[in-house]
Amino acid sequence: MNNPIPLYSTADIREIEQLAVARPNPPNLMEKAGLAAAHITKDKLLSDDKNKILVLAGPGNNGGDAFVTARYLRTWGFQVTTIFTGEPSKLSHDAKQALQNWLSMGGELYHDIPSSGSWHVIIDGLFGIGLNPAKSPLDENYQLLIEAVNNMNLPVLALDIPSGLNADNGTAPSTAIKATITATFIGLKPGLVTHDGCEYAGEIILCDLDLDAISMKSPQSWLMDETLIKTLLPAPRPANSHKGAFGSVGIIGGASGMIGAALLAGSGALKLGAGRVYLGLLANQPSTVDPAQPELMLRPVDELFELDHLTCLVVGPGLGKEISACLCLEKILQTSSLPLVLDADALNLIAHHSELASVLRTRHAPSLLTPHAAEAARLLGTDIATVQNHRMKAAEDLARNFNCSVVLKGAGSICAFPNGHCYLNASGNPGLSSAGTGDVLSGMTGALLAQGLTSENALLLAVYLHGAAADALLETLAGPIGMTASEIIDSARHLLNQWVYGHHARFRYSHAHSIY
Ligand SMILES: NC(=O)C1=CN([C@@H]2O[C@H](COP(=O)(O)OP(=O)(O)OC[C@H]3O[C@@H](n4cnc5c(N)ncnc54)[C@H](OP(=O)(O)O)[C@@H]3O)[C@@H](O)[C@H]2O)[C@@H](O)CC1
Ligand SMILES: Nc1ncnc2c1ncn2[C@@H]1O[C@H](COP(=O)(O)OP(=O)(O)O)[C@@H](O)[C@H]1O
Ligand SMILES: [K+]
Repeated sequence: MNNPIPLYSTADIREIEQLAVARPNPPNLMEKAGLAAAHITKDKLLSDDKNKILVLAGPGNNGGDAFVTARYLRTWGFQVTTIFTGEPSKLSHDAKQALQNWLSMGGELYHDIPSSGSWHVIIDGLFGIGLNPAKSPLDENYQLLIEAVNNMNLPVLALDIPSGLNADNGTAPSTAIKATITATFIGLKPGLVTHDGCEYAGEIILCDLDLDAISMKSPQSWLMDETLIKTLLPAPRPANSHKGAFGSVGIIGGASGMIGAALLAGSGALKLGAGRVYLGLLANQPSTVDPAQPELMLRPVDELFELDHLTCLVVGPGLGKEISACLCLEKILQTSSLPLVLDADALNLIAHHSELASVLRTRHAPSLLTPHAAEAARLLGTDIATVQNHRMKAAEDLARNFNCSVVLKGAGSICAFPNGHCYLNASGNPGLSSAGTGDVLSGMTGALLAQGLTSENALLLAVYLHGAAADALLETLAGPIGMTASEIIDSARHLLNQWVYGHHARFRYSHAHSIY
């Protein structure tokens, strides 16, 4: 089995680099980075009739990588124009050498994009992990340069990270290079796969520069990709099964005017394989059946508390913040020993009532929180911008503060666990930005818990599958515009069956036509 792909912070990468250069016969990492980037550019972006390249080299080592890339591409016969925005005297030893090598082979240097040139591909080596755009904002000249590059609408290969993006948290406060491909060095950075990184990074190719990063720095965070997720799937169902084997999900929510949220969570749970799904509705005169999904068992909320065969509870979709909702949540937190998925208004109530938060912290059964950024901000007593600018920290703080498994939702969702481990989701797209998709995620998570997955695995699989379901819809053009939460459910069911059973449906009865 392939190991999960680790994520490393800027500090981690610098530590790994220090360990590598302290070895006897240290590798020339800049040379390796430039060579790897030149190969990717040649193989993926250039061809015989697309052979003109504009290389942007910035003031630090990212610029050094750019000079090496430029040198290889020129050696291989491509036409390379190089812009340098730094000062030679301030370059590091390696970057100075890379610049010198470029000049020695007859390479020219410009300080701005020449007005008369035309190119097929751009290499972005302005800034890498050394830029913290929130602390040290890009000046207007850099912003204009980046905008000019983006407006050229050419394929761009970013070296290490698109310039303007923060490698640790994925923020791009002013602007950033919009890359077609990011060739990232040594290790994958969280900023490439969450928040604005999802906009700017394009296809990400990890170039390890022949370093075994994991043996040098033990990771705490990983990418959630299909390889990892496929190790978490439920087992194929035994032929002689019955509904009791697949658990019973109780969904609590659906106050007046918000019953749809509970119904969506219910359908999500049902179609992801829960044996039975009950809805405990808070509305005064709740419906008793959903004609569109009659398999769901709709009850007044109090009746749900009398069921003794539930496997887990999903609390929050359409719950509201009335006193009845608050009392209901308090009762669940105080008395239920079931795994809980807490979403939407359940999270808002916990944020507003510290006594609910205290009970949550001391629960022994697993609790899973599924906040979006605004709910996370309320739970942490901060604002949305602070959460979004430090998404990993926010997710980790929530997991630790509440002793819960957490998914901080949004582009590049982050799953965090009380043991400090973190997973960043690689699936999903803006088609998911519509009302009800979060309700579906909570129901899907409940279904996987009910089928016996651990709380960690249920959360990881549900989050990845939810995004992958949206990605599959994108391929058939059922989105991103107008993609609906209900469609996510059917797409997720299809994918899960495909993953668990492969492409070969197993029919028990068939007619043998051959003659023996
Ligand atoms: N680590 C490794 O093992 C390897 C690293 N490698 C490569 O090195 C990259 C990291 O290089 P790096 O540390 O030199 O930083 P980098 O991203 O070039 O930017 C810093 C420069 O920008 C400047 N600057 C900052 N903010 C600014 C602003 N707002 N406006 C204007 N200027 C600003 C800053 O100036 P200073 O603040 O120092 O005055 C400094 O000059 C890494 O991403 C990878 O590509 C590879 O060679 C392989 C091995
Ligand atoms: N741009 C996006 N890229 C990836 N996933 C997204 C994006 N926008 C929304 N999502 C996902 O859609 C879901 C929205 O949940 P939420 O905001 O709670 O919706 P609701 O409350 O309307 O059900 C989350 O799982 C979130 O991660
Ligand atoms: K860059």
